[in-house]
Amino acid sequence: MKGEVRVITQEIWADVLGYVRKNISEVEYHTWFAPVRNLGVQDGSLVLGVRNSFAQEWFRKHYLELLEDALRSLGAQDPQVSFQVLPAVQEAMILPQDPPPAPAPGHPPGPGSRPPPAPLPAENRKSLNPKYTFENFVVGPNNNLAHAAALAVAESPGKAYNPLFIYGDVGLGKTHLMHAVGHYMMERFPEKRIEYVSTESFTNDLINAIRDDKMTQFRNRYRSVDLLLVDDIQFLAGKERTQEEFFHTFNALYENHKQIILSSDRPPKDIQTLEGRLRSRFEWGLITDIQSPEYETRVAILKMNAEHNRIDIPQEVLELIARQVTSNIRELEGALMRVVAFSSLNNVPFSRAVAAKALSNVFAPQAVKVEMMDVLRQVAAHFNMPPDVIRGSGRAREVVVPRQIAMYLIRDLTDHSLPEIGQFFGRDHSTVMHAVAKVTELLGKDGDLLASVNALRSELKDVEDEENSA
Ligand SMILES: Nc1ncnc2c1ncn2[C@@H]1O[C@H](COP(=O)(O)OP(=O)(O)OP(=O)(O)O)[C@@H](O)[C@H]1O
Repeated sequence: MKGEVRVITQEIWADVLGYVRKNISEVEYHTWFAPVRNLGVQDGSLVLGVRNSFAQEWFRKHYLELLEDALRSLGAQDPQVSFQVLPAVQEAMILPQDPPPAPAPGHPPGPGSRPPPAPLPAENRKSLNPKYTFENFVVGPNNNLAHAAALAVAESPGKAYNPLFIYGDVGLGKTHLMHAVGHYMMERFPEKRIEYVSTESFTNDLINAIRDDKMTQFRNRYRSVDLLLVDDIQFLAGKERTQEEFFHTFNALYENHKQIILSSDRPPKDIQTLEGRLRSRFEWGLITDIQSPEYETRVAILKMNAEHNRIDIPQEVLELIARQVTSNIRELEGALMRVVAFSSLNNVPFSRAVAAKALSNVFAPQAVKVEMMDVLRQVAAHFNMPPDVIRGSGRAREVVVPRQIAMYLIRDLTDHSLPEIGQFFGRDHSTVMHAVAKVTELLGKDGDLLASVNALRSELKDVEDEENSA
């Protein structure tokens, strides 16, 4: 019996195509590979959809080895590729220039066909990524302020904070949050016009409008929206004409109480060569940042991603990935997909060793440090009580001492700040500060406590060593 089909994501498929493209001519590539569809992995074999049996034969004869090499480069040890002739409808869908086929009368639309038309302005639908909603956004200490601000804006557009300025490093969720506001508004007020644009597209639109003498249309387009989302606003730097036009767009929207959300990789004050009048406008509303997610948030993001893609993957594997990829969420998601592709292509179940192997040639193995959760678990095991009790509200001495030790060790062994540790325990930073001071003081007087802390340190060192040798 055939096993389940596992999805191969676009990123992985793009890697395969990238490999192929480097090894054949452009003409060959466009003739043969552009129309191929990736149908996923079944029983360890990558299944590719081709147009007809002639193509199927051609691929078997001419490109099988190349495809196997491409899979080897992704970590497949014994790569296998099979081909399936696509039914005519699916075949039509692989031609990017053609519109998707309409479902036959009486038949439900197949996968990949367009959703039924919704009563929305067309531009709303085309400009928002359906995945970037509030429901799909994991909130952690790194992004909770930006999330709260975005939600407030979504609930009272044009009133709460205008503009909302979100900044942070690459791949940390700025675009996701902006789109989430768009989706939220679209659901509640379907008649509202929403425009999402990168600063680059805004600039190009402007250049085209000037060239084609279509400034009136340009202005109508950007000044008639209810919500304007502009990504990567730092790219306005040095573009005087675009700044000028954006200044007027901003004013028109602002005066009409229309909501503006801007994202950037840095705060307004650090955007060089930005006109003072624009900078000060960017500072009129609320400026909020997104930081790199800490370990627990990274695990939660991976878990949500796995659930979304219906991938049943053990928690310990997710934990390993979260330890390897620490700063960029886009890379974190990519790492998960790499592990999924690796285990599918090699037809092996998920395990920590498989994950470590899948990631080994992409991410330099990180020297793993213990995380808050590791310390909590170890302290809980040491004192023989459930972790939740230690994190709970109990004030009995038997609970308070382990809690204080856990806070002390986390402060000592991880890079977390007092507020972050406080949040982990559902308390504020002064409680953590007090705990650290208390344990430090007792270590000099209380032999039992010193022995416990030393034992825990050595156990946690073992945890780290074990992780590093995975
Ligand atoms: N808190 C989160 N919960 C779930 N997924 C997230 C979260 N933050 C980011 N992501 C995901 O990470 C990926 C990158 O996010 P996004 O594109 O929004 O980053 P960005 O900050 O706009 O990056 P860039 O500066 O490169 O434009 C997306 O797939 C997004 O869904």
